[in-house]
Amino acid sequence: MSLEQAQKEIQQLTEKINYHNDLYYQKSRSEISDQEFDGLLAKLNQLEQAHPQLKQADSPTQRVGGAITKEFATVYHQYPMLSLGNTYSEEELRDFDGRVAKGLDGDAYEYFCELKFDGVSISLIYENGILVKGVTRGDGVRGDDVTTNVRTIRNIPLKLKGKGYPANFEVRGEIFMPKEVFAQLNKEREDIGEERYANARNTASGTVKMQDSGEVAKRKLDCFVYSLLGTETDTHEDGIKLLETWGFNVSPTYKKCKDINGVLEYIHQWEMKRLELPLETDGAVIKVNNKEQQDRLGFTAKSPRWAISYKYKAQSLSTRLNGITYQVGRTGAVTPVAELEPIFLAGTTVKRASLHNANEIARLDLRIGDYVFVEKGGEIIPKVTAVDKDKRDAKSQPVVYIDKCPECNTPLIRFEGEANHYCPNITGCPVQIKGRVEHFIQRKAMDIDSLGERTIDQMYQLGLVKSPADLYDLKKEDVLKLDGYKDKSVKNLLDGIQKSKETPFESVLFAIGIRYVGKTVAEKLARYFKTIDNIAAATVEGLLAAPEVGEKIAQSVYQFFQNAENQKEITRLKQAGLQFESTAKEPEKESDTLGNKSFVISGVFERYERDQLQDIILKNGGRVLSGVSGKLDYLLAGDNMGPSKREKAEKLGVKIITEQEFEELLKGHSL
Ligand SMILES: NC(=O)c1ccc[n+]([C@@H]2O[C@H](COP(=O)([O-])OP(=O)(O)OC[C@H]3O[C@@H](n4cnc5c(N)ncnc54)[C@H](O)[C@@H]3O)[C@@H](O)[C@H]2O)c1
Ligand SMILES: [Zn+2]
Repeated sequence: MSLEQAQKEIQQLTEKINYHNDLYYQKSRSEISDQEFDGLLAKLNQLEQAHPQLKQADSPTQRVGGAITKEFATVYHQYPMLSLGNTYSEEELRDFDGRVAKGLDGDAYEYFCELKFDGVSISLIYENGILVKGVTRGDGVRGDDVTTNVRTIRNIPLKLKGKGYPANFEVRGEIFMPKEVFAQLNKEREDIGEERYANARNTASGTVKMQDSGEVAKRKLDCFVYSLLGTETDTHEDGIKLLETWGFNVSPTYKKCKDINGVLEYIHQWEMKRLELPLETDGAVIKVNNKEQQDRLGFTAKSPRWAISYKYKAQSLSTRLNGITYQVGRTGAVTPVAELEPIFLAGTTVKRASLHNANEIARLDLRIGDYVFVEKGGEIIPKVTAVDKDKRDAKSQPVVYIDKCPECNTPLIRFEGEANHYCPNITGCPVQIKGRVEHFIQRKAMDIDSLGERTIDQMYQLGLVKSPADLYDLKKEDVLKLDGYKDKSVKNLLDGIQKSKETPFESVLFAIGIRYVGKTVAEKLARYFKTIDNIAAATVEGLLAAPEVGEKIAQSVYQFFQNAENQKEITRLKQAGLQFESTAKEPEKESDTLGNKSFVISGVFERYERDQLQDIILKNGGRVLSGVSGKLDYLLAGDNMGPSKREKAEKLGVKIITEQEFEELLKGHSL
């Protein structure tokens, strides 16, 4: 390769890698697999080795991939947070062992093996046994201060157990989203018509950087810690043992190995077993155990020389695509599913894989009868990654995506900017009707647990229930028509429906199934607007003024109430006696202390939720606005407030006040 060619290739690879790094670390998304990404990086590395004069100081091979964001305060790490060298091959692992042996001049050494947890790394700082800071890795030198979010993670001790911990020390760990939590979250997203999140790692990473720590708490993140810093221990293992005694959550999957053969055994032992763990893992991390030896081996610019990660290749097998079926969800979204010749893959038999949408089918260039590669990476749901073109039947034809609903034969539509096709027959499509009733009765909504999927299906077949409002018209003789219903079970069912009329407004608002309105948004809307009539009368602009409501939700809510069918349904539900007004008391006016002054509340507060602050301001004669403008009196600023808001306030000369200063104002003091 000519120097010129090499230079061009290095430049292209660098751009590509930077693009994917930005996507991965800043936007918590990936467009290519980790293995592909690592392939690009390895190739760049190779080129730089061959042409050292072309290596840029800021090459992605030389630095940690992340960066800090604008949304959080920046914290400099006391010890840099580095990356890990990685390999997918046992041979390279033996090379690593060779380098360690050489670096230690023939001294004896042992390894400490851990699994590589697939989440987002975190640095935890403790002072006198109290958690004082949680910081992301960022660019390795400095990270984002996400302490308020970290505090919501149950498994991260706020206060340590036991004794003997130093006054100041740091712990490193991995925050992750357990598989089950992730699956549940996606189920909830599907239920309100949101797109599914792609994987648990990216979701964990996105969650850690959310602005609303109340929302973070609901996401049920978890954390394993794997390293103790700022403490004198002889070995890494000693550090792990101390962490355990102080109440930290350490995964019991670690093992000390006396040599590289022991390491390989560990790797083999966990290759399949790790799939049964409640979290995703993508490899093993091998560390030289002795700290003094670690110091002797030292670091490169990007990673320690005394550790390496061995990444498991995602298992991929080829099988025949027998057909494509189409599923319709509650919101009418159509999902194509690959029907596969069954194969045994990574511990289970795989028969089906989601194809997501028409774009994905086109991207893969699928044809029925093709042999396709199926992969089960970290995720539970298998995916089709490519077509084995060599095995393609020359006469096969590209898949033609369906244009009618498989359930009700209505022509499908596609909204601009959305990948999915939809069945627009909201009131006539059986799956959508039943789905709406199922959504309505679920625990987080009306909580009618005497009803289930099978009963709903039968009620629909018998023409008894075609919308949630029909439930409230059910008579004893109707229910008796259902299979297996006798006097007692009929009473149970009807009592359950009757009792649901007491369900509070915010749950009813969630239950009626407005697209994109999940439980949290329903709560915010109910609190802000107080009654369904206020919501129904609100303009898009009015809706946007409510907390947590963005353009997408505002449009969806607005459209929902414009629809005549929906209006009719709401009227019937009102007549049935459901709660359509918030019973949360109007904050009673307590004083006029705040003298009609206006406030914008931003960031996270130590002693109050944002909603609480809003109430206090209203109760004491102030006003709450949503955006910073020249007319604003005070910007009430908590932790993690976006710097852009602060900048704007400063520029416009708006007074920025803290929680403590706000309390002064409340006492009637002037600032
Ligand atoms: N698909 C994409 O577009 C894309 C883009 C960028 C990065 N990536 C992936 O991310 C990787 C690079 O990420 P990285 O720089 O964070 O390094 P890394 O993931 O290879 O390794 C370092 C990290 O491993 C984690 N870790 C988990 N368990 C650990 C344990 N027991 N001990 C020590 N550390 C442990 C820590 O968070 C640490 O920061 C690449 O290998 C690539 O696979 C993918
Ligand atoms: Zn349909």
